[in-house]
Amino acid sequence: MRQVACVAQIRAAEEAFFQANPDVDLMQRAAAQVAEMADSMIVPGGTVLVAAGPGNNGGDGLYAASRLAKLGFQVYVWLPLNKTHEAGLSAALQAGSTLVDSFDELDVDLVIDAVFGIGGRPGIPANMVGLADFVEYTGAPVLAVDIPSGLDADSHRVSAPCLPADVTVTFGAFKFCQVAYPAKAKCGEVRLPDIGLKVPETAIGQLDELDVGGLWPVPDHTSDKYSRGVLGIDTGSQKYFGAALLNLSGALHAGAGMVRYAGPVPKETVVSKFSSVTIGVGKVKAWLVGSGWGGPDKQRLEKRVSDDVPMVIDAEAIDSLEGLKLPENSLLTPHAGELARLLRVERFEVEDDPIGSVKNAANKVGATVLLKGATQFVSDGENVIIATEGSAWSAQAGSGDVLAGICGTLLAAMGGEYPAILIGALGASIQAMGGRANPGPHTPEEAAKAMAELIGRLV
Ligand SMILES: NC(=O)C1=CN([C@@H]2O[C@H](COP(=O)(O)OP(=O)(O)OC[C@H]3O[C@@H](n4cnc5c(N)ncnc54)[C@H](O)[C@@H]3O)[C@@H](O)[C@H]2O)[C@@H](O)CC1
Ligand SMILES: [K+]
Repeated sequence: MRQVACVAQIRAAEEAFFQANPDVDLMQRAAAQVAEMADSMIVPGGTVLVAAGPGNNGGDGLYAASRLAKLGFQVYVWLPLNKTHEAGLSAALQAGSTLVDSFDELDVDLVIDAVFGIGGRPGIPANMVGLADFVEYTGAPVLAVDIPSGLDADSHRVSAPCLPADVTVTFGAFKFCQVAYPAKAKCGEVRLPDIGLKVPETAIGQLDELDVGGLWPVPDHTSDKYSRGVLGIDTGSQKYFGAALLNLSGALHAGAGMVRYAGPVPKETVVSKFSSVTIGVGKVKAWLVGSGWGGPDKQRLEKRVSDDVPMVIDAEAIDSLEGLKLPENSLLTPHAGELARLLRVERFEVEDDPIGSVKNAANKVGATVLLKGATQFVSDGENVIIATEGSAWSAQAGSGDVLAGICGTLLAAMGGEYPAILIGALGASIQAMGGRANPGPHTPEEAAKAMAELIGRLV
């Protein structure tokens, strides 16, 4: 799992590092990693413009400039704030870098953004907006040191102009701005080389593809349909058939041992689409409810709650929770609007603070909450796991129903052993990875099939 840390946690880790290693120059280690990445991005002897700020982020960039000049690159240093990290500047100039007042006439192969790092306030000075324009005009790639200047490391918001990067080399742990949209889109590919800075475990993590492959439940010779997990699905309505069929598609393509469908969609419709589905109630390891109900329905929800097995609670069932105690290890799968209704706040408030919102909702209902969207957050009220990044192609009607089905299968297979926070993150991540492995305008059913193929290759 990728660690995601806030600025205060990085600062505390740095402090602890310096106490324990008074003789280690961490900035040199950071600079070496930046220079190595720059070296890999351009041809030998190419031209690099290092924009360096007044603090330690500037120091990283200037020592990287020094290393690159020694390696034979043509290095120009520009100081947008006319203030600098003096020792770093001396080193850069001594190694053969050239200090410039402007960059307009330069033919640049790479821009290194070392203006602001975790000490940055949102926004960039006007002359840096000029650099952003220059980069856009010339197409020169940008390598950001730690974070793209202008972003707030602790926020997913982009509230002011910044300098978007193609690659970001960060230190210690991933920052929130690097894992959640829209800020994430400004970071490009994010690398976390090891400079020896150890950040103690934080309450926010992100699943990566290796985690997903390692966690995914794989059948073996002892498996049968019951041991792999029986999922009950009570979704859909006379008016909304499609949601239930999409749930079934997600559940079956995620590898359900057996699915029982107990909703109002006619048997013929279900079986003609998915012939392995058993119609009617029976013993199940998990329930999936809510998708396509067409409105809240407390009685329908209570009936499934009374089985006391973990539940995936989607769509309109989320509006029916008042006063109910949900079975242990249950998972809600709202989008921002549904979560806002649950919390009795406006949608923009959820979008503004997704982490706070999923945590609050989880504590309010006493279940795990998966907030769907471009970045997907899962919380048990204390910890937060961010799902692996997906493809924007899957932002379409039906994706959420497929996801609920995937989560249902996983809850039936693993709910007795693993917490719903991990199960929700796993479900959202596998769907996301399937989308990325098979980009394009596929229907949710086609995407579910492609996901099944990916699972086969992954495990
Ligand atoms: N502490 C350390 O030893 C290490 C720090 N590292 C680097 O140090 C960085 C943090 O350094 P600092 O704490 O010095 O902070 P920064 O270098 O990120 O920036 C702080 C300076 O920029 C100014 N500033 C910030 N935002 C501004 C804005 N929007 N407009 C105008 N001026 C602005 C501040 O007034 C301050 O002078 C990290 O991001 C990382 O790059 C790395 O070298 C690893 C080791
Ligand atoms: K930077």
